[in-house]
Amino acid sequence: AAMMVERWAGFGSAMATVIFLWSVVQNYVPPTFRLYLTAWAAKVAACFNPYLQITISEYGAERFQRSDFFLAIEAYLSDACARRARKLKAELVKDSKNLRVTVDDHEEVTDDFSGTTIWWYASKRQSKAQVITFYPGEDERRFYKVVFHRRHRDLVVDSYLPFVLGEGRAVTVKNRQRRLFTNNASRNWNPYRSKSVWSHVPFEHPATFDTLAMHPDEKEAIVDDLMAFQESKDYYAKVGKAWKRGYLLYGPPGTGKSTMIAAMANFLDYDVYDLELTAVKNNTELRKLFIETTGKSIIVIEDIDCSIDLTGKRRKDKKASSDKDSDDDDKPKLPMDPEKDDATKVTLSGLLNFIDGLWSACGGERIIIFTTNHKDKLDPALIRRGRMDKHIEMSYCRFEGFKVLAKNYLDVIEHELFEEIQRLLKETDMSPADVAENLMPMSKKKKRDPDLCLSGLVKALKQAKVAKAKEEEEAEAKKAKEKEEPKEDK
Ligand SMILES: Nc1ncnc2c1ncn2[C@@H]1O[C@H](COP(=O)(O)OP(=O)(O)OP(=O)(O)O)[C@@H](O)[C@H]1O
Ligand SMILES: [Mg+2]
Repeated sequence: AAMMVERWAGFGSAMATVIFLWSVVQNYVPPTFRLYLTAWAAKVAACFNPYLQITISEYGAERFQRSDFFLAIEAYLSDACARRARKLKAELVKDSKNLRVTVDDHEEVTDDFSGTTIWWYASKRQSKAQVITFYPGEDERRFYKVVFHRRHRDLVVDSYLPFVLGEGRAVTVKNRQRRLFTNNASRNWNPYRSKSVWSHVPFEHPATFDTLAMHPDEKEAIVDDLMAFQESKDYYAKVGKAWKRGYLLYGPPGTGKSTMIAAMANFLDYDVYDLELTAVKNNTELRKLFIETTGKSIIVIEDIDCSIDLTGKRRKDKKASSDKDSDDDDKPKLPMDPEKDDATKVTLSGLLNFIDGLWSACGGERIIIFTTNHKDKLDPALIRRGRMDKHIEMSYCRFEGFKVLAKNYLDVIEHELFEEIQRLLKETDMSPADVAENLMPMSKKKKRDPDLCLSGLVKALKQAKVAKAKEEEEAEAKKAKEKEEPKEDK
């Protein structure tokens, strides 16, 4: 016991000496010399410490985007190394359906690579900037630190880190839940809070090209086009184009334009960004939205003709009227006035820039789709080839399309009513949505009876035919009347 006391006393006095010396340095040594001392101490320590470290921050050089590398490391570590860690954290992922266990902050994990040991640490530090944030976690900067012996420097930098990046990306693709993004309405959008201007839900639309009612040849052409696009990364690089493709889907309501987009997303395994243009304040915000989209995605603008201010003519009208206004009362406003910025709105040129300007070069594999009910209302600049590379007409249901629906909805490939239906579909315009609706009813026994559904469809088609004939008759009568009236006037 006496020896123990002696040993502790010795330790205590050594500690006291160190503290005393440090306080002397703090109080009496001039600051410049102190800095020199610290640097020198670091150098001495480095001689004895053979380990190097590399940090990878969550937000890299591009402040807008979470670093791809960081995300890949996160995925890699939770997939390959989490088993060896003792402090883990669990989160709900895939939008609250699955549990994901990852390595906790400040926990060390080791990895082996070609016989070398490599240590990983996840950590975070408080931002040094003196910014007051209203939301917790805003001022934290997360990062990963990889530590290794300096003789393995080349191995780690040239082989191991690229390996981690590749593996991590593969894991991310494998695990990801595809998502449907929508842009938040401007008034809810707080630039200081939300990391993203998009909000998302899981994308679980069941449509595929198999369930899409369309002529098989047209369908095949679209599938081929998509496949060619997906496989031609090198080609796009070679000809110096951004790796993107535009589709214009046009046709009457209920002909499957939205369904086609879902089928494309499922086929390509892409995310979908549903851009609501009327909720976008101005061109600047549009650009921000674009920057926040990721690769492997479809960006959709539905009913583009209804997004006001897009045709050149309307824009001019608006400009003329606002010029008049500005003569009277807008003068005192500063050029940076935010209200004026609000009024600027998204313009056609802003949208064109969005599609093929400089910004579209930031990252590849994007598809842009416009849908409209009235192709002729659109500005030609918007839909010229090169912007909208392929124009796809979605039209009324014909027999080929009907056969797909009959097979999907009723499991019927042949039926005695098919001939009549074929004839009627040729003469009458009925949208696939309406045809599908007629194939849905259940019989009293809660079963789908093909005979019942098909005869219902025939009836509906006949009704539509009669209604159409009546409409045409009325239109003709009206025309004849209009022709007569001017004569009476004279
Ligand atoms: N070609 C089709 N193949 C299979 N189902 C279809 C097709 N067209 C329409 N439908 C069915 O009709 C419904 C409406 O279709 P959808 O929303 O795709 O039409 P749309 O062309 O986008 O219409 P709108 O112009 O009004 O947006 C869908 O739920 C789908 O089940
Ligand atoms: Mg639609």
